[in-house]
Amino acid sequence: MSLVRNSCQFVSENSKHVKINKEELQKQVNEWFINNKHKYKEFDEYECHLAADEEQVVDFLFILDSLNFCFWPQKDYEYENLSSAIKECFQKSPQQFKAESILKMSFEEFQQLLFPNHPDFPLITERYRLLKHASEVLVTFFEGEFVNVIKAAKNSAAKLLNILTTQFLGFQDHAIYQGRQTFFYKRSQILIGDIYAALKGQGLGKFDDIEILTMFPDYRVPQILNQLNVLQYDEELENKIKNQVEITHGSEYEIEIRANSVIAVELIKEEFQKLGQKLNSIEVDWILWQMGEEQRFDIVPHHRTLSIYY
Ligand SMILES: Nc1nc2c(c(CN[C@H]3C=C[C@H](O)[C@@H]3O)cn2[C@@H]2O[C@H](COP(=O)(O)O)[C@@H](O)[C@H]2O)c(=O)[nH]1
Repeated sequence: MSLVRNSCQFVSENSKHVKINKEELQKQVNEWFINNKHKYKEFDEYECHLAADEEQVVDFLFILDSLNFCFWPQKDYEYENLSSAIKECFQKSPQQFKAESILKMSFEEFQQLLFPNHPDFPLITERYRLLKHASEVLVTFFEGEFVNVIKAAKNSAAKLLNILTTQFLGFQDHAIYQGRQTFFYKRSQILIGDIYAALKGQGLGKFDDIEILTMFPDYRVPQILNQLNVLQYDEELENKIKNQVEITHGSEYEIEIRANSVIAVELIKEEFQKLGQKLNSIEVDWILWQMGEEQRFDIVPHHRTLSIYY
């Protein structure tokens, strides 16, 4: 069983501010199934994603998912903008983002390449530090090649998750809830999920145990689950989110929102299974995230936590 599922199950069973409405969840899944809404856009249907040979694609994803967090403070720059900016860099000169080159990259170059119109993008210096750190680890332990990290995992998502969350400090997305370690590992799981999706489970994207991954607890999937009344918040939390009050990283509120999202997706997966529709947790995640992206402008606000993890 995964560290993420087990620890989030404990939080879900002991939550004070967040509840999963199981009846609503079942209703929603039946509706989606009947209306054939359990489909999702494939990775290569996104204009913002790089299409290239598998080594370049995984290098692209390593850079993307090392920086794939906390877009909400900046209204006019989102996931798609970051992905497109990195894609353009790879199309112009893939060498630019090799670990050796990143170690020589100045902050100004980094900002010019990825955030040319947003010199004060949220946590931009943290993003630069994280990329430098990740490159140092690649050079020190993996001959400067992310492909060697994937190969070390020998087609196991569990092994790759373990390498990413033990060797790369930026991926150590966990918290303490009522004294217990609670794991989310959002960016490391989404990195593995993206490698799998981009390469359609072949070659470097082949994982024999991809089903061990959970959904990726960010701020978008809880938002759509709350919009669907599957995730219910107590009044105090509801008001904080409605009034766009920041929720502190590591607070009970934040951990309960993220952990109940993980468990809600497991329950949704089980409901689909009962209807004969087998889906992995990451596929349910993509369905929900994309639903959120489509409904974006008339949706309840999401929780706002300043974090490098999601
Ligand atoms: N749970 C989950 N979170 C996801 C994704 C993706 C992109 N994945 C798509 C691309 C290829 C795959 O096929 C997926 O369809 C980005 N995010 C997160 O959202 C937030 C950004 O949102 P906004 O502020 O609106 O740009 C930020 O935390 C980012 O990390 C996902 O899939 N699941």
